[in-house]
Amino acid sequence: MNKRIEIIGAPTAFGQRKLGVNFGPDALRYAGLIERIENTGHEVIDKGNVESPVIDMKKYKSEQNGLRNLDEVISFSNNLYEAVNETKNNGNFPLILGGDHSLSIGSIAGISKHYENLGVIWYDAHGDLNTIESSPSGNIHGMPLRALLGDGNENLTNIGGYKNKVKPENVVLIGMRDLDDGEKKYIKEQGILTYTMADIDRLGMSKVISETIDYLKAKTDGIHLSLDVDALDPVETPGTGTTVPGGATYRESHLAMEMLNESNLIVSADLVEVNPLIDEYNKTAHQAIGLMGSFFGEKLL
Ligand SMILES: NC(=[NH2+])NCCC[C@H](N)C(=O)O
Ligand SMILES: [Mn+2]
Ligand SMILES: [Mn+2]
Repeated sequence: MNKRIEIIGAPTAFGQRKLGVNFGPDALRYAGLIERIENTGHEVIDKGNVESPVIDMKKYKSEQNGLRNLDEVISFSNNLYEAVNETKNNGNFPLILGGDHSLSIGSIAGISKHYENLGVIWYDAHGDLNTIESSPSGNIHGMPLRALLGDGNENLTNIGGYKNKVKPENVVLIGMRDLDDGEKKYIKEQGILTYTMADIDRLGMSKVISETIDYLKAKTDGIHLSLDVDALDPVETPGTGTTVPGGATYRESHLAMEMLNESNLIVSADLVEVNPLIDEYNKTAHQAIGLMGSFFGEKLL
């Protein structure tokens, strides 16, 4: 089943403090992402990078109401929302390249309005479920999923002109191993289906993904994958701003991508937190591209 995939570069670094993640989209293109996807038989349209406010590193140190670079994140989210919404209007598959994870506020705003019940798979070391109150850092890349679920600064929760883009029962967290106290509490309160690294160790990735698919298939009308490269172990993807030891292997992640491809339920994806400035010769982009090959249906034989 060949698709038309629109690549949307989201060169934002405003959700955290390290310069370089804004070069993620170009690092991924330079490493051969587009050719790799085209070789799977899909048509690829590269829409280029979304416009971003200027990055002023002096301002990066400051917070606005406890939220770092709030105005820039709002402005960028609006631009990305518009681009992603247009891709969905055209009936194409959006693949958004980050950029830090705050970009999902804009991308999922542009996707979810096209679905009654969008499912979201958050493949990440982190839950990204903080609010200003529970955040240890003020970094908005630790808050996007919570904003999409309806909590946080109103300008962020209302991107795209509507709130509550995602329902807690339609979210699955995979790869978790670094959660702040407020995030743990929220996950338990809401009963969000969560697979920690300990769960992946015990069940195996195959079971984790087949359970995830069964769980979401029943009640969603499309599934979005939000893939943070820090879900993988830092040995595999060192070029990312908030590494946590003990992550998923490259093989486990390949298997996850293959199974998601075979499900035929995925309608959009974010690939985020690739930072070539702190990488080892663009290794992280290359690893991510390998995963995208499987995600778009690459077969050895
Ligand atoms: N998308 C990410 N890499 N998020 C990391 C978040 C880390 C931490 N929980 C925070 O709120 O600051
Ligand atoms: Mn993360
Ligand atoms: Mn993340």
